[in-house]
Amino acid sequence: MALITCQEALDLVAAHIAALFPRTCTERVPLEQALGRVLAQSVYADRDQPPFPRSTRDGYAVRAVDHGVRKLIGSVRAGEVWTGASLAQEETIEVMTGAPVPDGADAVVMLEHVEATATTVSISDRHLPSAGDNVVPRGQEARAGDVLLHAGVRLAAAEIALAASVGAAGLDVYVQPVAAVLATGDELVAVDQTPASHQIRNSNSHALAAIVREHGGVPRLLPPASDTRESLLERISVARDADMLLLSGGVSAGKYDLVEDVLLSLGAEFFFTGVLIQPGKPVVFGRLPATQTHAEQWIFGLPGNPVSTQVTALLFAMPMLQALGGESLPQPRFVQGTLASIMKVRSGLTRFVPAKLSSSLHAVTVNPVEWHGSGDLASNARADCYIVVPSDVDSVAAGTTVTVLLR
Ligand SMILES: Nc1nc2c(c(=O)[nH]1)N[C@H]1C(S)=C(S)[C@@H](COP(=O)(O)OP(=O)(O)OC[C@H]3O[C@@H](n4cnc5c(N)ncnc54)[C@H](O)[C@@H]3O)O[C@H]1N2
Ligand code: MOO
Repeated sequence: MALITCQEALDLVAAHIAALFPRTCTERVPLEQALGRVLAQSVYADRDQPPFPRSTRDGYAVRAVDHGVRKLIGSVRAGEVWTGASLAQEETIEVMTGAPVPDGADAVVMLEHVEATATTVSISDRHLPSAGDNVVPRGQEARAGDVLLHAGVRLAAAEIALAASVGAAGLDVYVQPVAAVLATGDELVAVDQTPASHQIRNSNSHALAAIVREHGGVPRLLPPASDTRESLLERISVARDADMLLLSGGVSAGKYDLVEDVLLSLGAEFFFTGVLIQPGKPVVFGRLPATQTHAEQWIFGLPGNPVSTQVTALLFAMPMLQALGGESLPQPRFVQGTLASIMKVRSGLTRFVPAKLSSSLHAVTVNPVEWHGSGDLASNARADCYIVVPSDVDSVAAGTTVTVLLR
């Protein structure tokens, strides 16, 4: 299969994602456990929001049409309600921030802008109010019955706050997708073993498990497979009931790179088997079809080089995982920043260069870190993002606005 461009590969994943909806597997969780989960229901306003005209200042509720000194007839704070008669001409009631504005009043004047005695309030000429000043009308933020949150949103603090405000003590969320993680390679040993000089520790499984968790999935770590058909077949069959299979290693051109062959023998179809990117060129995306006993399984064969593994997981596998978890049309997280120093690369492939973001009030700057290729985990950990360099570019000047892939 020919190599395709990065955009074509992203589009292919996006097309399969679009065909996944709607997801159906849901569970109910208490609001306290909903952070990071994907909402599987609509959340409605249970009443008008705010439910009463709300004062946004400590001050005095008045009628804007009145002039002159107001007669002070009472006081209301948040949690209280004015039970007296509607405000009459040239009357005022002291109100606190968050208090219901009494009937008849249409504005609140800040207490800093008046001179008040125990019985009167006079507003300074420079601060005469207009109707509506410092009052949020009932229902301005939402009307009872409005949909405030839609299924498919990942619940962060803002959504949790909104759900709490309308009394959603429990929420239906999508069941988290399971991603089986299978590293391949005869050179691998477990992290708690002492490797011989020709061996390396299996870091990719841990990287992938962490990335899966960060994107709302549940990783299932399998013991690494060795570079034989039998070992791969055995591990892949054990992983068959996971929603997704994330393999690392064994996808390039070498004679022990058997992953594609083994998947083909199991009936897999491939949507791409190489993308014009660096790192990560040999990345594979495919699917094992549904059988009588198993649902379809999405497969990503990620290149074994550790930085390639992480970049391709972020670009291609995580949007699919998030979609399997019910999130609406997820995409890799691209933002823009200003390049801090000149960058030279070889053109021909879309490059993802490890970099560090620094952000201040008015600028997001991005600094490439020194790195030594797709195996350089140390540099990768000094970075927190990747600068995207288009395939037809070999030099980017300092000060250029560049696209950045966030982790
Ligand atoms: N003749 C060619 N050789 C290579 C090509 C090519 O097109 N033609 N592509 C290169 C590119 S690009 C990459 S990326 C790698 C991908 O190789 P594989 O996916 O087959 O991965 P391996 O060969 O198994 O391993 C590559 C590298 O990564 C280390 N590794 C593997 N698994 C782990 C793990 N679980 N934890 C930590 N490190 C791991 C492995 O030891 C190797 O050093 O192929 C190039 N070659
Ligand atoms: O692209 Mo490979 O991903 O050079 O290391």
